[in-house]
Amino acid sequence: MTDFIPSRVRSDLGHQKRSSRHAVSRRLRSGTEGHHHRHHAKETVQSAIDLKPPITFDHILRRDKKDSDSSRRGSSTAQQQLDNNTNNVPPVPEKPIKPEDVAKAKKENERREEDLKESLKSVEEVGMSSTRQLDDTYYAILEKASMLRSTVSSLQQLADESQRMQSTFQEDTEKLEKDTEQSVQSLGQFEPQEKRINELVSKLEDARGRTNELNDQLESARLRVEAYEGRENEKVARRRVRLNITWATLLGVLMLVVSVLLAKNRRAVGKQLDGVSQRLVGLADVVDDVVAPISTRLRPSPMRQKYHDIPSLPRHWAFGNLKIIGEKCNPRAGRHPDYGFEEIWNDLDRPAAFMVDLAPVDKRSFLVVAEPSIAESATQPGDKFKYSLPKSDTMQALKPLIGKESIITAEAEEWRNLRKRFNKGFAPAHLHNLSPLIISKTEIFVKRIQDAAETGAVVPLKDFAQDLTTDIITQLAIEKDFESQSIPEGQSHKSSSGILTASRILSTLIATQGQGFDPVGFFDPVRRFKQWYYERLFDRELYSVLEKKLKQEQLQPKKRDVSTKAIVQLALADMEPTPALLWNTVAQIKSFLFAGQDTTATMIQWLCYELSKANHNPRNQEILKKLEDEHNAVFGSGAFSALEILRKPGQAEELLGSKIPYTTAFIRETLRLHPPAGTARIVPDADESNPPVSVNIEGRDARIDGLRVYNCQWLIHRNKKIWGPDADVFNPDRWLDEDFISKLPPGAWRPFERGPRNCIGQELALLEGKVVMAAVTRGLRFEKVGNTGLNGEKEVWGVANVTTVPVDGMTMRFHLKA
Ligand code: HEM
Repeated sequence: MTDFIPSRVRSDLGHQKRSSRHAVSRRLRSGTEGHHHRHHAKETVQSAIDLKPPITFDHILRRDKKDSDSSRRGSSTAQQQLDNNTNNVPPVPEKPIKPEDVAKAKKENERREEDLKESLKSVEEVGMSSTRQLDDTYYAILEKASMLRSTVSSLQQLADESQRMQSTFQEDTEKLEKDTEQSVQSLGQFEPQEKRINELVSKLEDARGRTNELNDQLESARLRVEAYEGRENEKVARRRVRLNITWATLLGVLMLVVSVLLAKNRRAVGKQLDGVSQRLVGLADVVDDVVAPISTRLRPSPMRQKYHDIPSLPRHWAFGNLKIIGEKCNPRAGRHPDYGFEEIWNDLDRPAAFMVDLAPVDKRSFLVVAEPSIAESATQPGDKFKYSLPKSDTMQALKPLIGKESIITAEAEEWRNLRKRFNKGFAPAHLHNLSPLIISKTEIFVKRIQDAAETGAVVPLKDFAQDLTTDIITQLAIEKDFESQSIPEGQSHKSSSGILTASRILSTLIATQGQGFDPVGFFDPVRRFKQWYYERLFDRELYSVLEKKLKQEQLQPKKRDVSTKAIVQLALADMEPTPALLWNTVAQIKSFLFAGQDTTATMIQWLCYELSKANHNPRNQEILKKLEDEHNAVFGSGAFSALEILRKPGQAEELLGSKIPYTTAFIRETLRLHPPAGTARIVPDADESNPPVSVNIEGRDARIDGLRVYNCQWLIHRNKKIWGPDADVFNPDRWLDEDFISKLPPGAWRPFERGPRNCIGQELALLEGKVVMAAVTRGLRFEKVGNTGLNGEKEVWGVANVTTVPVDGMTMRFHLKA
């Protein structure tokens, strides 16, 4: 085929072929580029396959020949024609060749030469492109061949490798076969051992059979013994029951006789015990004189060493602080222990807190707090106790009165859940919705005072105030009107088996228990029986009231607006009223009665007492005047118009909320000087989980872990370092002095205590206080009669009756103002 290529073209192609051959050999040599080249070669082969049938030289030449033939044919036809004409036509005389013809022929020749050149050029181009394509195809085939060669050599290697593996495998198999044969042969040597093992196994099986037999025998013996024991126990139990009944009957008779005798001669026995104790004290004084000087040289106990940074009372060598506590806080002194603490505090030069050591009677002592920052540390949330320190163990004495599951004594999450459920019922907005109830009950209260004023009777205001607060709290809590203010004594709920009587007697019984150690009262079986009886009566009555209420509620679902629902109904909303839940709720109602009834009644008594001071004290007359002016401005001019105004929708919330600042100040000041309740918490003993706790007392870091902390509001509220030199003076104006208030330390005023466990009913108590003040200030005059107070002053003091209550029930005479 190359023979057809013109020599110049052929030399070009040769050159190209050589250079591409070099390139291909270069590519084959380069191992790293192998893959790329293989890919390239593949492409090239593919392009070669895809090529259209090449345009051969033969074809081109034939085409050219045709062209030249046709042109030649054209000229030869002309020649032929010419010949024909020459042959057929008589000869024409020869035309002489003119120079124009020569020039024309020359031109014709030149044109033909040009055509030829053109044809040759295109032949050359076609030749070159065909050579290139052929070249590519050639090298593609070359590359494929080399790939095939390398595949064949790889297959060869693989075959060699598998042959080698096969021979190794054969060797290994033979070796393993030999080893296995050897092992099988050597197994025969263990036959004697196997025999012995078999013998042993059969012996063991024999032994197991015998053991099983023995076990069976033992089991039957055990069953016989058990049956015998059971019969014996039954006999013993029957004998014990008979004996117990005999002893209980004997003891019952004996106790009855003793209790009747004690009840009859209670005073006489008490006097005799007093006499004995007097003589013992006399004897102790003699021993004192001898032992006291020696005891001062002895090392103090570890407990005293631990608390040595806390100011403490002088100690008796045998009774520690008990002797002085006995003198200052003696229940027979007829005053609240706070008065005793005040004397001790003064003796100690009014420290921030001091310790009352109860050893040897009680290993846990009290820290009496007179300064707000320490009180705050006991009641505000801490790292370890997120709802503040736990309540003092001494509060367990309240259980019969408030129930075992009371919100007052509950701790941690149990308390949190209760508080969450009941909070909504005590929210100010909800209480304002219920204010018409409070107003209508207060109307009865005012009416009772007006009636007493008309007769001129001297009445313990406590009776009226307690009936009022009882009616309000029962109505608000369970929507039950016990008509405490209307029922005459001895009838219905106030009869000997009435729920109101039960509540009152129970609190008196518990109070007596908390008044100190009363040996006669402590062993008094009549007191214990009474406590059990009234607790049962109280609980059952409340349970049945609650059950009825909830049933009624279920019968008329969604009929009532939530805003006027009772506190308990709100707390039980969406809960299944199981007996367990009802009993738990009974405990909460008892707690509200206990916590909200006496305390608020006490506040009302002190409010009226502070009003009564205007009778003889010019300073208090000024205060009364300011109150009257405020009420005239807010409630209109009528002496008893306030309740009418407050009853109008929305008025109670608006007027009592912000329109009577002086009355609010008057109530705050009353609660400052006459706080009805307090709190006692416990600081757990230091151990692995509770680190030691210290507070700053008079510049010293004093350990207090293991102590009961008593936030003594009486001392905190009268501390001159906080309230100034007139701390003991009743002065409502201090609450309107913004500068003074801004300088008070946090927690200085704490009648409702502070922190997460503060009083849930404080808004209710304040609302009741304001309604009572609005109702009585302008129309009634209070006159304190009877008790002339401490140190000959015309004063009244508090006594402990679980909470702090006025000593004489606040006996008063009432007057209608002209
Ligand atoms: C002037 C009237 C009141 C005073 C001075 C007062 C005072 C207090 C104080 C000092 C505490 C804290 C007790 C403690 O930490 O151990 C307390 C707790 C409590 N108060 Fe009042 N309270 C009054 C009225 C009420 C009323 C009207 C109710 C409800 C009906 C009420 C229900 C409670 C309850 C349930 C607690 C326990 C709260 C708890 O631990 O979450 N209180 N109150």
